[in-house]
Amino acid sequence: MSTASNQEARSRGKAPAGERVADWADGRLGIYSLAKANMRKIFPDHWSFMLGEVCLYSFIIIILTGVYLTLFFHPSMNEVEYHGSYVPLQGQLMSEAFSSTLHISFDVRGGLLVRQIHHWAALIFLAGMFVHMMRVFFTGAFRKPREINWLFGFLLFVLGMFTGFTGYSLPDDLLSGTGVRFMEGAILSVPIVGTYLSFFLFGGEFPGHDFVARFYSVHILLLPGIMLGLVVGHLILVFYHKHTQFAGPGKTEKNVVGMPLLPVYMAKAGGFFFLVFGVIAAIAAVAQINPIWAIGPYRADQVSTGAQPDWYMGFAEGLIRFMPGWEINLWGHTLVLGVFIPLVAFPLVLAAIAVYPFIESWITGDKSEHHILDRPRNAPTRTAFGVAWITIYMITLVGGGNDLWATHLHLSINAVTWFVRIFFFAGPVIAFLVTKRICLGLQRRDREKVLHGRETGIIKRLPHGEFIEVHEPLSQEQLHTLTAHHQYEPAEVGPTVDENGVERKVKGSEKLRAKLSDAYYGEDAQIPKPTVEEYKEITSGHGHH
Ligand code: HEM
Ligand code: HEM
Repeated sequence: MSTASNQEARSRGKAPAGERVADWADGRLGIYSLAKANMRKIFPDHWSFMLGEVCLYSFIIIILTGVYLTLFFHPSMNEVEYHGSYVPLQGQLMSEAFSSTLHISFDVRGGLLVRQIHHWAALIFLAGMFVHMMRVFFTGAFRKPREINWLFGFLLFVLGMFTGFTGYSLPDDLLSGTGVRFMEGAILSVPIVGTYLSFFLFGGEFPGHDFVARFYSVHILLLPGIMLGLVVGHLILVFYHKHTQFAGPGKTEKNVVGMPLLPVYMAKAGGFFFLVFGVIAAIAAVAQINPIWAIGPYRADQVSTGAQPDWYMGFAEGLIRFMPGWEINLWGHTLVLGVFIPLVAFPLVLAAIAVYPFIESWITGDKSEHHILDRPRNAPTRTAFGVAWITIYMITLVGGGNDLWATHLHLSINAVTWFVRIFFFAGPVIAFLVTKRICLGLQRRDREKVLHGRETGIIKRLPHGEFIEVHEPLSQEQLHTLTAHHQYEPAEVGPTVDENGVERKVKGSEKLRAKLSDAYYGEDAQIPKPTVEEYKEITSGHGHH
């Protein structure tokens, strides 16, 4: 039918309706040239590239469900008497925030499901970001030209943590109130300005009457607004830089091998969005989360046992829980080091990962662009640092739940705390050494495979009685993949005399760089990959040995 009307339109000298609309829009927005340049953009295929999409889709789900929640949530700390349909709390005094969250859970159509989807999506969003960040880290995708995008991502991770924190504090229940109290304690530990900051934030003595309303605007507007801007910037940069790819035949630093954005990638991405939404909705439908009616409204004089923050805040909690309760009393003032040191350590643990790309590029002195990803084993020192960092993070996470580990595993809480204290320092060192060894072992195996082929497990007996195992040579593709990586030479301290033959002072930073470079690329830090000559010498003449 449309073909018939199109022909009719043409015969009257007019373009078909669709074309006219397209023309109209193109004349005003220039979308034709924009679309032409971008719609055929190529995206490489690898499962780990879906992690960024998980972040994106869970973020969209959070915004959609968050908007629904704002329709019914009352961000007020005014005290009200509860008369909703949850019978056990009938007649109880509570804040409007708490009572409206009960209302969402029990009286609003789909309210409980949407609340649970919002909360589960937040947990998955942060987990997605964590794993996505690690994929980018371990494959070296943060290298030039993507350092800025790494920082954008890092900011998203940190802002995501705080958006989650402000979000789960909104219902004003006993658990989240305990978390806010924890934050108040941390702020109070700041020397000189701590008390002022706390009074400013809470509008007076904790808990005051203001924090839910304040957290609300921060939670639904300020932080998500900044995050949305960063996500758009992040994706524009992914588009602009083009995606990285793993080494393989036909893949170079100058091309991208994969599928075009339209129609293939769009179709896949669209399907994947519904898959992520479906999985989160299914989890939210069957797994209860944050049952505030069982926890009860917040009262500053109460705290329940087993109180835990959401997982992404657990490491901050852990830093405080395993720290000895040191205090210094000076001129009538108390400096609570037991809280203040963790407060300073908190950004440091995070910043270590933020600045890493800049440290690595300083050590390598490499100014070239990198679009081919590293296999983690081929960058043993970086991989080892990454695993050491995850170890610190996980150990502090254990510290954050020391009471739960103790009760669930029937251990003494002091034993768990001491375990965390010791392994906060020892864990990353052990993880670093073990990871580096494993990477070097894997590099040796790759070298072995390139030079001697794959062990087939087929044993042959030669006429003179000797047993040999048949090795199957690798295909050209496999050989390429295993030998494509670049191996750096360790940087050395430059000439110690200047052009006039006068001895110059070697700067401390130069020495440090040479030392670090040796740790990264010295003899103990990488196994030389096979050279063409070695390969030819071994493979010429006999197919197996
Ligand atoms: C709201 C959170 C985030 C969203 C929606 C997001 C989304 C994405 C998407 C869709 C991609 C392309 C596909 C992929 O490589 O997975 C990507 C790539 C990238 N992301 Fe993220 N990301 C987020 C957080 C982060 C974080 C926390 C980091 C690191 C700290 C990060 C660093 C990067 C980098 C460096 C790339 C380029 C990787 C490459 O081309 O190989 N992102 N991001
Ligand atoms: C990265 C972004 C976000 C994260 C991580 C996040 C996380 C959370 C979490 C964990 C809760 C507690 C839910 C519960 O009751 O168990 C919450 C509550 C809430 N969020 Fe968000 N949220 C985000 C963005 C938004 C946005 C954009 C909106 C609105 C446009 C929103 C609106 C709300 C409202 C109204 C509540 C209180 C109602 C309730 O607790 O059920 N959130 N948020």
